Amino acid sequence: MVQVLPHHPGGPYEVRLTDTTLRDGSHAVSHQFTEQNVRDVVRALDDARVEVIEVTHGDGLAGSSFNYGFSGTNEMDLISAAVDEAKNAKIACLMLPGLGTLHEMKEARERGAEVIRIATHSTEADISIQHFQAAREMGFETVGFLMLSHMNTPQGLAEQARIMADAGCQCVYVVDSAGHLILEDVSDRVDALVQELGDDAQVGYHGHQNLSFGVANSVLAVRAGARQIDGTLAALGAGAGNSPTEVLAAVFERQDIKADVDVPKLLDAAEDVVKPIMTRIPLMDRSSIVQGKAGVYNSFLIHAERAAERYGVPAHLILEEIGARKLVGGQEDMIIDVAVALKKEMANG
Ligand SMILES: C[C@H](O)CC(=O)C(=O)O
Ligand SMILES: [Mn+2]
Repeated sequence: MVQVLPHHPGGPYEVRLTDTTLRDGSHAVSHQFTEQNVRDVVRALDDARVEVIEVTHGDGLAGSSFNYGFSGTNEMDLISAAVDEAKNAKIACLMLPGLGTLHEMKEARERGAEVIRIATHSTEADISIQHFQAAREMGFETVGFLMLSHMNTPQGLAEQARIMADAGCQCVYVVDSAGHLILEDVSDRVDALVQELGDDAQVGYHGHQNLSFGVANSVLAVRAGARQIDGTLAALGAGAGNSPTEVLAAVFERQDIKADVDVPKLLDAAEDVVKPIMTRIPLMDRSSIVQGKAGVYNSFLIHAERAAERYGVPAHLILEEIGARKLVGGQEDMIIDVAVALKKEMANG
């Protein structure tokens, strides 16, 4: 059972860091992490006292598919390798109800995963109810992910968080899947969840770097009452990448925020373990900034780049149109429709 820490408006603050290099970072390596990669990253994070390490296909359990991209190694074997390597850290898995099923949750639990993070669109928490109930019965610690949180108001998001908490979720995250939220956008949302959930569940924050606010937003999230914060080493993650774990740790050390991690070891982990295996460096570039500005799901970047190559339409224009159409996770197939429509438009002058 997670201890729900009381809300201290004036600090000092205590937070738990979850590193998701081996899950969100999976998008940036086209889901090709090897068992050796997982062992090396888990060993380094565990040694730096990071408490939770997420390992799953980038789109969660059973994400390996034609629609989302096939994994190089069976994710269950990656989970087993992580569990085997971690001395203190808990291994977490992400799942999107409908993509992952109770079957995969059960297998992940049998392989030794202790935390399950169940993700839904920010207006659709009701599809997670049976999964939270089952997760608690399986003995998982539970976390809820309200993805694309910018697409709901603080009050609306709080109502969704209540649905998750009532179903058995122990910490609900404001997830900035597009790196679109800026400062008060985050603290207002976190505050609304803290007020709604009280002692029933903690609140977390998961940031992306599209507009360069991942770390600053995390500080404001903590000040507003968030007690779990996500990052990835060297920002390896979807789109422009995530709030870098090593920067979060360094900034928290300079603030009144106790994360109880070893900052120099995290710097080594980012530099010596993750950077050498990065096949793509997540950047704040034209496409990912457009994603941040237009509020486009970061996982769409690679799909948009593929469509751009295939149909000869610039990726940032595809992403801009996806933003205008307000597409959400699960609508990856629509990216092709957008590219084809833009190609026709361009041909017609
Ligand atoms: C499945 C997504 O990639 C979850 C996530 O990390 C986000 O929405 O951001
Ligand atoms: Mn993410």
